[in-house]
Amino acid sequence: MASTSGEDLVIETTGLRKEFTGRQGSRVAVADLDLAVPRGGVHGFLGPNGSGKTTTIRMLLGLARPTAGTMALFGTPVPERLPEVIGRVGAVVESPKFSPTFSARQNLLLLAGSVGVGRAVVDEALDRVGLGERAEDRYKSYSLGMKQRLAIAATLLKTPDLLILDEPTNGLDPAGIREIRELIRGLGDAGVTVLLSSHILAEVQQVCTSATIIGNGRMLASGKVEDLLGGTSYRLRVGDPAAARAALEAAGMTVRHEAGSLDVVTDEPGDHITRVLAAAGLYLSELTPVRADLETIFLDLTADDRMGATPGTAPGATTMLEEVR
Ligand SMILES: Nc1ncnc2c1ncn2[C@@H]1O[C@H](COP(=O)(O)OP(=O)(O)OP(=O)(O)O)[C@@H](O)[C@H]1O
Repeated sequence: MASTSGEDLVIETTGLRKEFTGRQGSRVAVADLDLAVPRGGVHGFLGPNGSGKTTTIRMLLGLARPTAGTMALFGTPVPERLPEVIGRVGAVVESPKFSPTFSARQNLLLLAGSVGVGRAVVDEALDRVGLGERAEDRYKSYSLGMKQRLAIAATLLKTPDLLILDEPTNGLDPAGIREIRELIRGLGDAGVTVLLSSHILAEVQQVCTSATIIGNGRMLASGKVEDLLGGTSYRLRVGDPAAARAALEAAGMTVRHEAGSLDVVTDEPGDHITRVLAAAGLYLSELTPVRADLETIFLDLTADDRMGATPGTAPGATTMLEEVR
């Protein structure tokens, strides 16, 4: 049985590593990844294309074998004891194979037979993903978004405690993305822990309570979304940007010079900036609070990571990693 403390982390990996060996040598897809997904809520698993998200998920589900490291689901070591916990996990990793000429209900009834649940569970799953009204239409007549919702409905047949969704909004238009987002938010609110992998940040930010950002198979940052976003930043204009920067940095603020203005990150209220500058004899012409978003954080982290990485080889202990931890 899983220990109580183990249950606090629904997913935990330690030193997880995956190398693929091909004709051109070895490629590190996942490098020493310590992933910790707490119970409850929606956890974003974010990274650019090719950063190792799918490979990590495939290892968690026993579909790929790690080169090194350990993994646990609900505190139970996997893949060794995966059969004990897999019944609590729903996953959409690749496009599931549904019969194109069957309706959504017929497709789910087929699956329900293999999972050992009845018609009532199928109807409930269809309602939860908002397909109740279209349940008799043939699968091949569905939009991409409806197909994705049916894939999620299929995972709900076994009432999972953990739902792993790999890029569920890939290829969807904005309306489809919003539908899936609302669905995921509803599942999170209903107590299912969701691991949501994506490279689209703006929409993920709206549903995730916590997130892990990876680049080149390596963790760049992890934590609650509000902590990842950090303090408020301000954009300001001042006659002598170099002197202003020096004064603000001397007061402990992080300052970046951007096309004629300064970007300042601080936990203090905006009038603190005004006071520091006035004390140095500098006066602002403009001060605007800028709401940080996950996309900016993500782009900053992954851009620095790309610069520090050597393609196709195991990235060393990057300074970026040290910085964000
Ligand atoms: N079976 C495989 N054989 C060789 N290399 C692989 C294999 N699967 C993945 N890779 C490589 O591992 C790296 C990580 O790929 P992965 O699919 O895990 O990334 P991802 O973050 O899920 O990307 P995407 O957002 O594009 O799906 C890539 O460089 C990819 O080419």
